[in-house]
Amino acid sequence: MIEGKTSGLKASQIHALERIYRRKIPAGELITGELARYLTELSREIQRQLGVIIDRGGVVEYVIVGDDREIVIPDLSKYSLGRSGLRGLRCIHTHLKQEPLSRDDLTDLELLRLDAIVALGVREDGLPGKIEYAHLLPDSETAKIERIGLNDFYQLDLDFSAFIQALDQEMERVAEETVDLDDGRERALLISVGRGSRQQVEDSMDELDELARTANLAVIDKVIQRPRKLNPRFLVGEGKLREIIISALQRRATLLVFDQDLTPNQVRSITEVTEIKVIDRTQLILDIFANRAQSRDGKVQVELAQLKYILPRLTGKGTAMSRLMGGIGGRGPGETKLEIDRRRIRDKIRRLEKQLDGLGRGRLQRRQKRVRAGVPIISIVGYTNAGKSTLLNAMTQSEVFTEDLLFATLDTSTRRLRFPLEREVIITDTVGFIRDLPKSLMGAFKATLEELEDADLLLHLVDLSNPRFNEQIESVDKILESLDLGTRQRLLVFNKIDQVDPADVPHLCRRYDAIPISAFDRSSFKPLLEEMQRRFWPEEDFHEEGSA
Ligand SMILES: Nc1nc2c(ncn2[C@@H]2O[C@H](COP(=O)(O)OP(=O)(O)OP(=O)(O)O)[C@@H](O)[C@H]2O)c(=O)[nH]1
Ligand SMILES: [Mg+2]
Repeated sequence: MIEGKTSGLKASQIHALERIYRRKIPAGELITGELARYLTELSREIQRQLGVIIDRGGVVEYVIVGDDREIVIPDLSKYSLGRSGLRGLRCIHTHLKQEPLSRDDLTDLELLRLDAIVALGVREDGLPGKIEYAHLLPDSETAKIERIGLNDFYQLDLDFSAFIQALDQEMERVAEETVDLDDGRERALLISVGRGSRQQVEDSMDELDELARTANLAVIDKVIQRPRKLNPRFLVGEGKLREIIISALQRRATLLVFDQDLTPNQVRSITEVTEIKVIDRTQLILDIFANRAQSRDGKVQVELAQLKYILPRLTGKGTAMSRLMGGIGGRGPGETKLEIDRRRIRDKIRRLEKQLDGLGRGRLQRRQKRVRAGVPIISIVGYTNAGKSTLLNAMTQSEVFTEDLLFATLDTSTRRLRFPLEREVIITDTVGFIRDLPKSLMGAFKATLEELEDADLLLHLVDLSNPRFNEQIESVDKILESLDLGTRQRLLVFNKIDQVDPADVPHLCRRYDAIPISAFDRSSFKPLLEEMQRRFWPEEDFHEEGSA
């Protein structure tokens, strides 16, 4: 198959082009003199640029026909980047006027991570003339390019295999200085194109960073752009986007995460520029949910939300689809195979919705059983990372107050907490809350939190050591309200006081009417347990049994 602008070519010319695929370039050579001449003569004849893409084994992977000014390199994403960050492919193409490498040529080099890009000048007589080649330089900060030009092709004296081996090694070495290539996690570049105040944009970026860490991403860099005008196509300007992508590639990023929600069209436009996966904040949160969902129905709900979010973002291009479907670290909904198309996704959505109906019934039965048992239910709610799970574990592993879970039908996140005098409560951990919960997620979120409806007390846990704890309290309150839980009995608990200046704790607790604890330190739980007991059994004095 000949790529590019083949229309108008004679059958014999197409045939001559097809014959190029039969050639193999010896490892030591950039291109053989013979193939160079074949290209320049044919190029002169058809008055169009001709290009070949050659792999390290010397195999011609593509033959491309351009026009008199440029060639368009086909999608190379199926050739993955090596540890060095190079693709293992070089592009050699003719320039009819023996002009030097163009700006676009160099952009291709950078964006496609080619081993080299070569402009082969076509002389008047059709023989190879001037030659210029360029390659990337190892540099962890900015991509730099080395260009070498010769007036006569036949002066070219380059042991290509030795050259590319040395470059490869050096690029890998330099990369390893900044990124851990053996770290199996996705390497993410975080991008915010914000229009708010600098402070807002930065705060939001900090949170995106936290989200990324929660999703087990290795954040390699953060880029904040505050343009006067948003570019509707890419959000950022096209030039800026290129720059970001090139720097991301140079640092081996495998994922771009935008703090702003991207429209389906924006996702498509950006994925046309690069094969690096592109996701937005909503998708990141969806991914975290997918990872957190423990119960069967929680999983189904999140998968539904993911599929519904992805559906309009499918590009129809197999590779682009897999980028989206793969999710982070392959935790996306179901199989990531390329052949899944919209229809199959719609089918799956229907199946999941049906499944969810069935699961809902089981959920109700479980809950009824628990409510019937007549034991007070406490749900720990709070912003993500407040320490809810740590607290649950710490409270229920305590020998004095706890016992392991009993109702086999309950979620694993539910435990029984035993108080003195044979009193006990059921305590459940919940999925963490997040600011600006995307609408598409609210449904999944609500269902996951259905259990909260049965709670007699919401224990609102706050990470006091987080500089934005106040905003986090507000976000949680807002979400509780939207879940119609705004008036449920609540207890505010400040966690991680071990990380806060002890002098600040008392007045903060007074101001917010909160109880301080450190989930790491069970001896700090006493005031909290006392308060819980007071709420449920107000008539009895708190006293400890056994030794704490
Ligand atoms: N220093 C300190 N760290 C804590 C404390 N409690 C929890 N952590 C840490 O905070 C982090 C988050 O704790 P988790 O228990 O996973 O938080 P969570 O609220 O369950 O988070 P999500 O499940 O994401 O909503 C963990 O690294 C804990 O070790 C504490 O009292 N002090
Ligand atoms: Mg947790």
